[in-house]
Amino acid sequence: AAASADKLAHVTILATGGTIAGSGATSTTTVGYTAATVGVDRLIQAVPELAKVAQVKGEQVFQIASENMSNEHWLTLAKRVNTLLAQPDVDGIVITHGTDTLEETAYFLDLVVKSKKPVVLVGAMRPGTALSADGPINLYNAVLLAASQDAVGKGVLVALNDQIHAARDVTKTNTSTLDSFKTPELGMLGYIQGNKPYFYHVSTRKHTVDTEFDISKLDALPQVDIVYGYANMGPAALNAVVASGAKGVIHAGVGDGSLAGKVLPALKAARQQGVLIVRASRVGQGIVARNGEANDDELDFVAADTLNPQKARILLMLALTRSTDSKEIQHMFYRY
Ligand SMILES: NC(=O)C[C@H](N)C(=O)O
Repeated sequence: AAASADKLAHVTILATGGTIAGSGATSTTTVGYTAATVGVDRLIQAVPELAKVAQVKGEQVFQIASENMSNEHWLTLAKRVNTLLAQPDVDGIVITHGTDTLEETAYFLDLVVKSKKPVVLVGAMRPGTALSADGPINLYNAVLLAASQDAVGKGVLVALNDQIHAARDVTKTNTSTLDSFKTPELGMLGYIQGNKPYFYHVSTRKHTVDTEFDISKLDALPQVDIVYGYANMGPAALNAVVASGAKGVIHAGVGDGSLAGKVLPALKAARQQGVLIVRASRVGQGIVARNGEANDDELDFVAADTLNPQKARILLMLALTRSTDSKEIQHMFYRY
């Protein structure tokens, strides 16, 4: 339906870099290109169809490959999002982002954005110079979604490959294919098709306006690192992150978050020094249950529930801005 321009929603595109802003040497270069080379104005110009679905403005917030995303970038981005969404003339926000850490930025924003207005993260698996580049259609769909009343109050959304996902549950599942972003078991939220979003699910976990987290006065986050589980694992990596000042550690354990006998004493020692320990799983799907593979009550550890390790890290950083009590933090892992 052709709405007149002044009736269209106002959507601001915040560009941060990534492959969606990348360019390669030839049209068949789909790996080995350079990420984060194209500015937001050119991204917008490349999709004139955007003008049919929203009144679009662009802002270049960063120009980085998303493997370089940091806590400080997140705080800057989240503050900008909150400032913009507080303005009556902004109806929704699209964030263009590299895909490597897109799910992390999305979940961080899901926990700290203080607005019900749509926030949609989008990226691309192929650079803009490639045959069948996915960036333009993904950007179009993301703007359409951010302009839609249907997206209000749903938390931070991720839109790629014609699909809509919830920030908490989506993950990058493939290094290079166009259908990399999936919500394997908990279920994606819907599709974008024929210029319309279709929603089928909503997340039951609290987000945005219903969280307790306030980053407006923060300029740093507590150090939380991840240690990865494997056969023959020893305590070296754990001891190194604790020595480097970690306030919390995500143990990405094997299976349902089991702890190897050779690592357990170092985990206990870290906890005794005040380091918060969260048991997650490297498997990436399923529940890591409290008092399941380990006696969390006795060890004073926290179980990650269904959060993958990289998302558990984000929740633990924010949790540590509110509390150092493991029971309180465990409740946050059930709430968010
Ligand atoms: N597809 C991509 O966007 C990957 C790129 N390395 C990034 O995350 O910035």
